[in-house]
Amino acid sequence: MPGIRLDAASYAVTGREILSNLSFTLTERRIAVIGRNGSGKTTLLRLMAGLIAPSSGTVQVEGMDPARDRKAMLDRLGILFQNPDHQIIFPTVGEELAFGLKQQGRTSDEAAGLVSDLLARHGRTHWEKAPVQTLSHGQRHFLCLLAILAMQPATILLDEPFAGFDMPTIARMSRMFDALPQRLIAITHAPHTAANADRVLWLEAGRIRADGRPGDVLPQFEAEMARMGAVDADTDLAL
Ligand SMILES: Nc1ncnc2c1ncn2[C@@H]1O[C@H](COP(=O)(O)OP(=O)(O)OP(=O)(O)O)[C@@H](O)[C@H]1O
Repeated sequence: MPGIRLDAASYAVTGREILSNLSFTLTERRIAVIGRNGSGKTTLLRLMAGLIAPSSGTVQVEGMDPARDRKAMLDRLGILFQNPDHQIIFPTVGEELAFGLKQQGRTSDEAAGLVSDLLARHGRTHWEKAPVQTLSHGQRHFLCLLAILAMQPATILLDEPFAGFDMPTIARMSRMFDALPQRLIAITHAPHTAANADRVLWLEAGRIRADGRPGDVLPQFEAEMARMGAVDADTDLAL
């Protein structure tokens, strides 16, 4: 059962449906999720990661329920949040990177060896003993990505990975993402970063408005965003 499969999946909070009756199977290598503020993109990522369970319907990752099979998800899914401070729990870079590896069953020595190799591969050997607070926001975000890469999951979920970075950093991150063998599912607000995806899902008010190749979906999305931008853009935002 390769890929991520949703079957009539809905998610409601205090009686309000945030995601409604979503059904699709994601097997492509590069998938972009687009949509306006509040359309449900982050909630969809959390649902696919098993951080929340559907109110009705099912979510399966490689044939398993991600909200129940938490241990199995360690090898299968990584999620990079927008805010690294929601992810980092240890005081030093080395400890943060070793944590997930130990969760996967490595000994402390094995984890330490893998952390050193990983940091060396990314030219960050000098980070190993560094206190996390000494890193900038962008560097902490990169640390979170390294923590995911260390665990080598089959799929990485990215919540607006380019938000808040300068142009050279975005170019460097793009090159690194392009080279990753994993399946990447990325939320983006910038249609041009979705242009190279194999598949684009456009979410609107918790439903799929369009699903297809970027060449088909992005022109419709951009035209609709331009149309909305020309009128009072906030009046139809979901609260
Ligand atoms: N735990 C929660 N309790 C109440 N409402 C929630 C909760 N989580 C999400 N929502 C609501 O669900 C809707 C979708 O939120 P979500 O964060 O998934 O949107 P998004 O598309 O990622 O938005 P943005 O682009 O602004 O990050 C919003 O209206 C939000 O207020």
